Amino acid sequence: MNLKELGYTDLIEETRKELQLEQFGIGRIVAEHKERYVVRAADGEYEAEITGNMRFTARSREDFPAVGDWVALTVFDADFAIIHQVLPRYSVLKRQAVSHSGEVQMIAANIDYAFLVQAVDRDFNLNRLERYLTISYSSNVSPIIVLTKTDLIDEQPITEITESINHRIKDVPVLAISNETRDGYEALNNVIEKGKTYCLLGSSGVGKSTLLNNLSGQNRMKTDAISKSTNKGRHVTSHRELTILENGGILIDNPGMREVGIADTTSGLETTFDDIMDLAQQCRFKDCTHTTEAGCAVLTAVEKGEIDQSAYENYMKMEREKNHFESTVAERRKKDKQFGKIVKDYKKKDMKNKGR
Ligand SMILES: Nc1nc2c(ncn2[C@@H]2O[C@H](COP(=O)(O)OP(=O)(O)OP(=O)(O)O)[C@@H](O)[C@H]2O)c(=O)[nH]1
Ligand SMILES: [Zn+2]
Repeated sequence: MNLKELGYTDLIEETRKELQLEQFGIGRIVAEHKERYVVRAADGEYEAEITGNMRFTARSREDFPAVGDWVALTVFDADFAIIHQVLPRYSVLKRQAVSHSGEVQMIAANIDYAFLVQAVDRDFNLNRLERYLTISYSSNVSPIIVLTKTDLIDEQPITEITESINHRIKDVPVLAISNETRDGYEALNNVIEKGKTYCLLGSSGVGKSTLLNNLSGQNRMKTDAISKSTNKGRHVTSHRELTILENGGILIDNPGMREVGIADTTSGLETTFDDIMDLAQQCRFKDCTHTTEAGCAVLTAVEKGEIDQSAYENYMKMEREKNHFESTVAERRKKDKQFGKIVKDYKKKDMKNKGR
């Protein structure tokens, strides 16, 4: 397999040289399961683990490899490799973990484009679309809107939906397709670039799996489980989460992708709601919350109808979620610090006691 087919670029090559990682092999993570990885390299696929040093120095989940990462590796057996380093990522899709407040869960790395998938029948919802947009922007992934199930409704309502999107969301391509009749597939295939990495974001049932299956043709690998024991008695069972499509595009799809929420989206919110952000500069008070203040330029624009009432409400809702997320993170850091201090004080006392 040619590395370029896996998404390798000149930029990654330069970075690899700069970091003096040329003496190592290079590969891309195609699956991950509990700190066991499957890496695809030019000469084959390897089951892999990270070095003890990497695990020891890791400060957070983000220091571990994720699907889509490029890694420097050493091959040991015919099918086993050790990962030494994760190459710098140009984009990261992450989400706030549900169980531990504030903790971030890595979903995938080095994605170029996200297909924001909504079905035109019942699923269609502009607010949710804006939410996915925000996630894309804050992850440094370019959005492409894909409307599915066009076979289920007439042309007129589809046009209306497209217009309503264009009214609220600027500069994002909108494609309408049917996975049933394959209407719109040609346009979609033209959008997909060889060697670029894509992901699918959208609610359950909108047709993501069907789309992936149709686009991957014979190349579909996700369904065949990778399960093999090596001579060292290791055993890994997982699903490949990175598929090379028939037209050369690369698609990452995994369970985490289907539960993407909001985390660290400050800059994303600014891009999605840049009209609102611009107006906010003109509010009378610097710390305006755009709720009840006199001289609030945002509220004035909403009243005048210059800003969509629902866009405003959606913005406020996401701001609240973001603030809540940030405060849980701050709270956790504070607790960690306090705990650190307790441990330190304890050690001091212990030393004193021993000194006696
Ligand atoms: N009529 C019609 N049905 C579709 C279309 N795309 C998908 N479906 C059907 O919708 C159902 C859900 O499709 P999936 O591809 O499983 O949806 P998904 O987004 O992968 O759902 P999750 O796996 O739950 O995230 C299936 O019964 C599909 O056959 C479409 O374009 N038109
Ligand atoms: Zn204001």
